[in-house]
Amino acid sequence: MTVSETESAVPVDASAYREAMSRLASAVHLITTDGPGGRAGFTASAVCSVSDAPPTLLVCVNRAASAYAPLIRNGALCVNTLGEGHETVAGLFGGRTPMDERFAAGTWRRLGSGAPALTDALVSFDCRIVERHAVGSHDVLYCAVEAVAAAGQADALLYSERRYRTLPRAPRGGSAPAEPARGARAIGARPPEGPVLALRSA
Ligand SMILES: NC(=O)c1ccc[n+]([C@@H]2O[C@H](COP(=O)([O-])OP(=O)(O)OC[C@H]3O[C@@H](n4cnc5c(N)ncnc54)[C@H](O)[C@@H]3O)[C@@H](O)[C@H]2O)c1
Ligand SMILES: Cc1cc2c(cc1C)N(C[C@H](O)[C@H](O)[C@H](O)COP(=O)(O)O)c1[nH]c(=O)[nH]c(=O)c1N2
Repeated sequence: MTVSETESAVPVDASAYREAMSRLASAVHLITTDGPGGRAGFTASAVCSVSDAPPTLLVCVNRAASAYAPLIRNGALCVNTLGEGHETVAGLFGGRTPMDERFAAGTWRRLGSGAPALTDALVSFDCRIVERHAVGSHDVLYCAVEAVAAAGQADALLYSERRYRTLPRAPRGGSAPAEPARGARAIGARPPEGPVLALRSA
């Protein structure tokens, strides 16, 4: 395979890496924690499913984040996946806002670990941190999922090209859209909350 002049590769410093990463669309989550280390939370896109046996997620957290010390001390966290209408709370948890103001922007409950679960999240994963690895500026937190709850009925919130977008849900009663998805659309009002559904608990 050959690479043309206009498509030539560039050296990868942090800036080129971020620019490249900005092209990826990702789900948006609030990572929350509470316990002896205090209540804290931050916005995260670096979240990934690792295994279903046992159910395990990974979360990458910058060690410079104000939530880092509370997360490690508490050893527990909740991954709250955001939907349409959550862009303001995503911005608040994205940094430089006092923790009380961040949490005042949402309504919360607890699922077992003690970490706050956002009541209208698309889904909340209540977790214990079982392992962590330092990689560069971040720690990779491996999290055993002890309970899952889903309440929000909104379209998914995505982060792509440094802005929030939404992805329409599949029609009710079907697992796939009737037509091919026509792409993400602009953010509008959030639909009313549906009933809380506890999907699974440890
Ligand atoms: N994984 C992360 O730590 C991460 C992800 C997204 C945004 N952020 C932070 O949020 C702020 C706004 O970011 P933006 O998306 O508007 O523009 P940006 O240019 O800082 O980031 C573009 C993309 O690069 C990646 N990225 C950014 N900072 C990173 C880091 N420190 N480590 C690993 N990957 C990183 C993310 O995928 C991000 O969407 C910045 O301060 C950024 O550092 C951090
Ligand atoms: C959309 C989006 C996505 C992410 C972030 C930001 C935004 C806006 N941030 C940055 C993180 O939210 C921010 O650094 C923390 O809130 C720490 O800020 P404070 O130290 O609390 O002010 C972030 N940080 C991190 O450690 N891991 C991640 O996956 C992400 N993802």
